[in-house]
Parts: sequence; structure tokens; C-alpha cells
Amino acid sequence: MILGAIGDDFTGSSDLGLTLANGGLRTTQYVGVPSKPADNEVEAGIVALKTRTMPVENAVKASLAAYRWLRDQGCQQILLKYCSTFDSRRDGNIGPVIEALIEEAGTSAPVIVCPAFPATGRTIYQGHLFVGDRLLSESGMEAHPLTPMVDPDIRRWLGHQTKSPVGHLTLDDIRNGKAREALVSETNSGRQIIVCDAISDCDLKALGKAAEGFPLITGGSGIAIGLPELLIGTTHSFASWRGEKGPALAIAGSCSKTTRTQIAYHRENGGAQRRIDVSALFDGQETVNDVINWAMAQTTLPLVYTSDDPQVIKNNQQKFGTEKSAQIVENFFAQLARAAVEAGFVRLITAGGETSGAVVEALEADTLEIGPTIAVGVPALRVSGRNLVLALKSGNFGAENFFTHAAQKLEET
Ligand SMILES: Nc1ncnc2c1ncn2[C@@H]1O[C@H](COP(=O)(O)OP(=O)(O)OP(=O)(O)O)[C@@H](O)[C@H]1O
Ligand SMILES: O=C(O)[C@@H](O)C(=O)CO
Repeated sequence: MILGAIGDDFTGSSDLGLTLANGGLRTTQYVGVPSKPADNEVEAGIVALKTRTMPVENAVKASLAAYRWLRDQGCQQILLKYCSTFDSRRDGNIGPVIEALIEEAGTSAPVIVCPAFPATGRTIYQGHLFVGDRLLSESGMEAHPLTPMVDPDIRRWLGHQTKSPVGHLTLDDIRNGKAREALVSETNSGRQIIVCDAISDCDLKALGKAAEGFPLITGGSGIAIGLPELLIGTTHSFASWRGEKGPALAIAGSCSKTTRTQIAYHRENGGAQRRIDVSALFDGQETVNDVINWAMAQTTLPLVYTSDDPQVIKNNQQKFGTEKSAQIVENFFAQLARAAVEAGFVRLITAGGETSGAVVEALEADTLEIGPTIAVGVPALRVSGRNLVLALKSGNFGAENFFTHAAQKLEET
């Protein structure tokens, strides 16, 4: 294994997997830390965790376990992958995880922090994160159910999470070819963890090059754009993909604007859908059995969702508690996915990182093979060794017809 990655959620890990596989690295996504060594042919291994919203101590522990396993596979460089919208709480775990990995690696090299993903509109300029032409904090992410992003200055947000001061690499330094020098200078001035500007794929490639040989890098999937070429020189194509023709089910727990638009589109275009009310989960009126029976009776792609607008989410959180409402939704979807597979569904489409994590963990998959692109940042995936294919959609990814489009793509061979 040449490159190792630790993903803080499952959709993000498959997003990264797509970038690496499309770049020509033989890539495997692992569901949690594997208990055995990687197969010899794997060049890039991504350990997908569900740490994004975990308390610091648990996230650090899980990330260190992933790091050690990847290091034991011989990786030259290890990448910590978080969200392109830097999803974390003010007292979140990205900073502590980076600091723990630095200590574990025993490195004094610069560590870049760059969530930019220009293909999906995420850019960083002057240390501030934008989504399209809006600052992160005005993009809808300020109303995220678990990690409301209310400050677009990533240096400041990360600074709340780290013990040591956070540095900054400007776009000028990247574009003037001075990035490596500037990164080293920041580090020598006591700022080893450095938020880096990047507004285009060229900037990301230059940044990857500037960080060549640094044992630890961090970012969104964008940071990996230039890595396959840097690491293996030439790219090769290899993957053969086989879809599944059997029944499909879509599950959405993401409450992002994009997912809600996709749900509305599905409804307006005659797609079968069933809204799950969180209070009906608490009082036991909605059951997995009923939903599966309903799904099996549909003639169009059945979509089951809890997604709702920010005010409804807020009400649920006030009434039942934030963690408890997230937990009951995730447990329900986990059981639903398991029951769906038992009932013969072979294509599952999930929207939302936490939601996808809950579903994939419930399926007891060990590894996921990366297939072709469904949408930017969303690959088709096969659960290794099984007749089961998946699309794990990050909340904010995909066009409005995503659900039916993904179902079709998962069928193709
Ligand atoms: N109606 C609801 N009321 C309260 N919480 C909800 C409701 N529906 C979903 N949730 C919770 O909101 C969270 C949504 O997070 P999730 O990561 O799945 O989506 P996302 O953040 O939009 O996706 P991504 O992380 O890929 O950007 C989940 O924990 C889910 O259980
Ligand atoms: O980086 C992104 O936006 C995604 O890969 C993701 O992590 C969303 O959960």
C-alpha cells in the first residue's frame, strides 16, 4: 500500500475512493479498521470510520487505530479525510485527531489542512471557506443538524480545536510556486498545522506537490486530485464493474438543502416515497416491517426519508434531544437496510454521511470496491464478495434526479 487514508465518515471515504481510483490507484475502502492485512495489490487503502460527530477521545482512539493499521501496510503518506465543508463542532475532533496523528507519526513536517473541493463549489480563500459564492456560514451549513458551521474562517474554527496555533498558506504563495517554502516557514514559526487556500484543481495539485513526502496530510477529497500521479507516476485503468439488476431502495437521513431538493424532485416526478416522522419512531408507530412491505409493493424506486427542514429538525431536537433523535433515525435506517437485504433488495442508495455509516455498518461489510462515477464525489460501490451494490451520497452532492439516476447507474454493467 502506497497511500493510506482515514475517512471520518462513509460517504466522504467513498468520495475520496472515487478520486483515487479515477486517478489510477488500485483503491479499496475498508469498513472500519480491518483485522487482517490488506491484499497485496491494494495501492490506496481508505479506512472508513464514523468519527465525525464522536466525542474527541473516541475519535482520537479510532483514528489512531486506523493510522497504525495503515502504517503497518507500508504507506508512504497518510491522509486524514474530513468533509469539504469542514463539518465539526467548535469543540470538535478534527484538531485533536490531527494533533494525535502528528504525535503518533513523530513528525515535525508541515501538516496541510485543505477542505477545498472546487468541482463541488468548495473553495478556500484568505482562510475562509466558500460554498459556491456564499461563505460557509451562509450556505445552509449553518443549520446542519449535528455540526452547524457558523464560522467560515477555518483557521479560527480549527484554532478552537487545537492546542497549538494554526498557520495559513496563502493563494499567492501557491501560485508563485512558493508553497513548500512557506509551509516550512510556518512550521518553523510554531504553526505546524496550516490551513491552505485553494480555489482550483491546479491549486490543489500544486499543494499536493508542495506536500510531497510529508508523512501526514489532511483535507477533503480535492487534496487527493494530484496524488495518484505523484505517487505512481503513470496512471493505469483496471476496474471492471458489474451492476445488479434486482430491487433498489433509497434511504435519506440527510437534511441538507440538496437532499431535500432531490426528495422533492423524486416526489414531483412520480417516484414512490415515504416520510418517516421521528415522533412515530419514538412511539413505535412506524416499524421496519411495514416500511419494507410498502417498499416491496412499489413499482417505482421507493425512497424512505426522515429529511426535513431546519425548523422541524430543531423541534425534534428540542423535544427528544439532538443525539437521541439522530440515534433513533440512524438505528431505524440500519435495521431497515438489513431487512431490505434479507428481503432481496440488491441496490441501496443512501443520502447522508451519518446515515450511510449506520447503513453500511449494519450490512456487516468488510470492504467496498470502487466502481464508476454516479455523480461528482459519488461512486458506485460493490460490497466485496456479495450481490449488493451501493451509492453513498454525501448530503450536498448530486443533481436533483440523483435517486433514480443512481438506481440506474447501479444496474449498469
Ligand atoms: N427528522 C429528523 N430529526 C432530527 N434528526 C434527524 C432527522 N432526520 C435526520 N436526522 C439526523 O440528522 C443527521 C444527518 O446527518 P447525515 O450525515 O446523515 O447527513 P448530512 O450531514 O447531510 O450528510 P453529509 O455528512 O454527507 O454531508 C443524522 O444523524 C440523522 O439521523
Ligand atoms: O467532502 C465532502 O463534502 C464529502 O466527501 C463528505 O465528507 C460529506 O460527508
